[in-house]
Amino acid sequence: MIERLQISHLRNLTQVTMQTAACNVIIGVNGSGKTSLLEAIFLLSRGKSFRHSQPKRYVQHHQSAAIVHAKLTDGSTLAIQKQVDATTMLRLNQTTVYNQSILTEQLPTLLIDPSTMDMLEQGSASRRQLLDWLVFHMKPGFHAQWLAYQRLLKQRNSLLKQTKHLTSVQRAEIKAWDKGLASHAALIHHYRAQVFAAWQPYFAQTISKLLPTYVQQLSLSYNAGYDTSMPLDEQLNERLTQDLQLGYTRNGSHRADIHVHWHSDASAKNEVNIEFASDPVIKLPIIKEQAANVLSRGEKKLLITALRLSQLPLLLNRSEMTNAAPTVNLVTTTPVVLLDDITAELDDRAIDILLSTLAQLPCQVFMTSLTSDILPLVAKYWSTANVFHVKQGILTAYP
Ligand SMILES: Nc1ncnc2c1ncn2[C@@H]1O[C@H](COP(=O)(O)OP(=O)(O)OP(=O)(O)O)[C@@H](O)[C@H]1O
Repeated sequence: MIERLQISHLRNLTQVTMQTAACNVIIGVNGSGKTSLLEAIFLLSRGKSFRHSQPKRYVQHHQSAAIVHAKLTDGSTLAIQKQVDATTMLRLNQTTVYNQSILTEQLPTLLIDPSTMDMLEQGSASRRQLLDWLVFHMKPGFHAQWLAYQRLLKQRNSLLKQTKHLTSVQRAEIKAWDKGLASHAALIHHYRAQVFAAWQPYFAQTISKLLPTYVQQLSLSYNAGYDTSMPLDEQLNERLTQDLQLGYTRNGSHRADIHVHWHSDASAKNEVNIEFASDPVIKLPIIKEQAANVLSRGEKKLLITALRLSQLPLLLNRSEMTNAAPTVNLVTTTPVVLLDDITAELDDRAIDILLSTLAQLPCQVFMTSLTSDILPLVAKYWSTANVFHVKQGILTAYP
């Protein structure tokens, strides 16, 4: 758990020091710096911002670098320095480290914010990242496979972009890369499929709390991004001409996705029978749709919150994971949950359920709010919470 957080030159946060508790509430008007505080924690954990990819956007104007430093309750320290020119320096316990994943492992961070609220309708990247966040923290071997896959994919795509007609040397090169891609893809799929299967009951459980009327009607599916019944290199070989025309690789682990489906009635097997007094039996087919096409805007927000929130108990359920999958990388550090402006996205009942769920889990929470209306609810679930007020980038204890 983070005990003390120090932020320098991130957006309007010039120098901020924060003594933190299990639950931390940051209150402030628009533009005061609330989201920047959450952005700082996310940056330390993931090495990137959830708002802008280029450091020059979030490093304070006229400054060369932003720094975030955290001391955890176990005494360890984590730090990141992001320079305007995108140079990154990472430190763990005062020692320079060269791999962001080392800090990510120390500080698992889950973000629930308005910007992710249309992930059901967007392209697959954010849904894939949602699954991969869980896979990263649960399967120690996943990250290396994913990195190796990305490296080969980049090489392949840059060659596909360069030419539409391969020389025999280039053809041989692609063949070798495809073999490598196939072996990494098989493992990536193996890890993702295992974690996905473990996640499903947790998702159903969270839906029963957040969207109880849909409990029988919503289900998740996982798509590997390619046909897993045959090796990926065979499929890449078959599709090579099309990929050359496109200038990129169409199939593979980089196209994996998860979908949320809505069924008109999940309890019936194939059809619903409705018998009218005088009419013969009318058979109505089950309607199956993407949930995004059926749910209201508010319900979609609840669904996305459920997708994220359901990952936490799975990550933290160490005993079950030990029985279910001995290879699991048990999370030994406390996950941090960042809730940005939840009152703007969720109704009172949903916020109540969200906070009560979080309070039962061994995680650390940072939440932002425009007003102090959230405080009675926070007090209901956390006996001691640290409440801060932020004004023009200056953080003070809430009176
Ligand atoms: N690179 C930068 N340097 C300095 N200030 C910046 C930079 N980028 C953004 N800002 C300012 O930082 C302030 C903090 O923005 P932030 O998004 O954290 O506010 P917020 O309290 O979350 O607001 P809201 O409630 O509207 O979401 C804004 O006023 C913005 O103008």
